[in-house]
Amino acid sequence: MKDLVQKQLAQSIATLQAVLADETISHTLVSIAKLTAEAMQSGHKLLVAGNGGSAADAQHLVAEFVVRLTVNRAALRAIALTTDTSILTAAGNDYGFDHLFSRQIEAIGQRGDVFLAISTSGNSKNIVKALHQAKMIGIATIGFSGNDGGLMTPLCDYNIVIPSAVTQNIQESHLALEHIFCMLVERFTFGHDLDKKPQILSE
Ligand SMILES: O=C(CO)[C@@H](O)[C@H](O)[C@H](O)[C@H](O)COP(=O)(O)O
Ligand SMILES: [Zn+2]
Repeated sequence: MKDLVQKQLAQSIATLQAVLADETISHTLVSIAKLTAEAMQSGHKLLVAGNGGSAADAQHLVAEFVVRLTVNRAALRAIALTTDTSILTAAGNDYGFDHLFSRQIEAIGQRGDVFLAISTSGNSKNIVKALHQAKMIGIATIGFSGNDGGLMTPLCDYNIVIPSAVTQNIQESHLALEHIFCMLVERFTFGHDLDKKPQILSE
C-alpha cells in the first residue's frame, strides 16, 4: 500500500510538472487574470461553476475572491453557481440537471462579466449549456479542463487544458492554478506592494 501512495504522489507531481512545462498555460493564466481584474474594476463580476470536486473548487475560489488570499484588501466580486440549494433543486427538478448553471447565468449574468467553467472532461452538459448561455449574453468565457478540452473548447475564449486524462490529477492542477489566478487578480487590482498599502487602483 505504501507503494501505491508513492506512485499516486509521483503521478500528482508529474501532472503539475507537465503544467509547469507548458508555458502556454502560464501565459493564458496571466491573460485571464488581467481580463478578470479589468472586468471587476469596471463593476463586473466573476461567475464560477463546476460539478462534484469542481463544485467545491468553484466555492473555494470564490471564497478567496470575496474574502482574501494573499492580503487584506477590499472584497472582489465573485459568485459560485453551486451553492444555492433552492435554485439548484428547482432548476434541476423543473427543467433538468443540464439547466443548473445556465439558468443562473440567464438570471444574473451581464455583458462584461467573466464566467469560469471548471470541468475535467470538458463535456458535462450543464457546463456546456452554461457556456452557450454566457456567450449569448456577451460574457467572457474561461474553461479549466483536462483530457483534450472536450466539448467546451469551442465555447471558451480561453481554455486551460491540463495535460492529463486522470480526473483527480486534473483537479489537483486546477486547484493550484486557481490559487495563482486569484493571486494574479489581487496583484492586477491592488498593485504589487500588497502588504504595505492595499487599495483599489481604479478608486
Ligand atoms: O471529485 C471528483 C473526482 O475526483 C468527482 O466528484 C467529479 O468531480 C465528478 O465525477 C464530476 O461530475 C466530474 O465532472 P467533470 O469534471 O467531467 O465536469
Ligand atoms: Zn475528488
